[in-house]
Amino acid sequence: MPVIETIGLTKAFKTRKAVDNVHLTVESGQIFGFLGPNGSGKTTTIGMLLGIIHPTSGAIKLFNSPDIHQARRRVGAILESPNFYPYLTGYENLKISAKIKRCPTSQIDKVIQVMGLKGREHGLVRTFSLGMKQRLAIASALLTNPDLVILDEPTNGLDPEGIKEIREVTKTLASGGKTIFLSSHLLSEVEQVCTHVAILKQGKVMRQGSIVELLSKHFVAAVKHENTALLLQTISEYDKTVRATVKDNFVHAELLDGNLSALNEFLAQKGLFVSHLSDRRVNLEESFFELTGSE
Ligand SMILES: Nc1ncnc2c1ncn2[C@@H]1O[C@H](COP(=O)(O)OP(=O)(O)OP(=O)(O)O)[C@@H](O)[C@H]1O
Repeated sequence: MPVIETIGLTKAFKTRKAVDNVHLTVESGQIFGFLGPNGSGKTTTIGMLLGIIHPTSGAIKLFNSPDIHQARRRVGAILESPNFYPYLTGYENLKISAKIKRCPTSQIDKVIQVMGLKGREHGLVRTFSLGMKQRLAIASALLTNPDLVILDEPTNGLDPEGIKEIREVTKTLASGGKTIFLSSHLLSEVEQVCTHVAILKQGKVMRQGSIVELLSKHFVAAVKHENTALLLQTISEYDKTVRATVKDNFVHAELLDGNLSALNEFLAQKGLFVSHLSDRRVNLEESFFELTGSE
């Protein structure tokens, strides 16, 4: 069952499109990574999912429900840095959140447990590390027992230990049956925790699929010929080519399959006899950097 569907979702600020014709499908049970460099439109997209930002065009469907307001009750989210009362304890802060959200106080103990805050909940929030504050924020988002948990850059500013904790917690939530939508500009984070990913660049989804699919089905052929321009043009006409670019006098052709001899044959038929042909299986990291041009 699709938990999130966006159809041509677009948000323009004045004339600039922060989110540009985004089609996303997130299925129940997935840990979905929304990966993109800073400013690529992640927060804006999440804002639209949550109903905080009004789309310029396009549509959003949550839980396949005809009533988006109703469906949003099944969503828990953290956006940006958590805001808590520093001179109250973690528990007291959660109590306030529970009251605002009209949740039973019995939920508080549950979320403290799930977020690994047991034993620390009666400490003042001002004594909490950033990682603990972040876990408290997620705990607060879990009070309503949401089916979909949206986390916007949950590990921002955390040290490696804090990042690891959030990763573990994310996995625990998913194994408990929740669907997770997690934005990040850190590929390693997404790679380690997510089952699916969409790669965003300047508001556009460049690629979307399961991590396994993206890792295994992405072949790039590096090809060389004295006439680079002609080679580029010819390779672009090959029906298995997804995209072709020139780098250091090589044409890098992203292929739907890894069949280099078929490519070679195609080029030979066109009268192009190449001086170099090799394949590279591109990992998600290279793919991400190639697509987004980010460091
Ligand atoms: N209220 C706004 N008015 C004008 N431009 C905006 C507004 N909000 C966001 N933008 C622009 O939209 C683009 C996408 O921003 P967004 O915050 O969604 O990106 P992001 O991927 O979440 O990045 P970051 O991780 O840095 O928050 C950016 O260029 C940003 O400057």
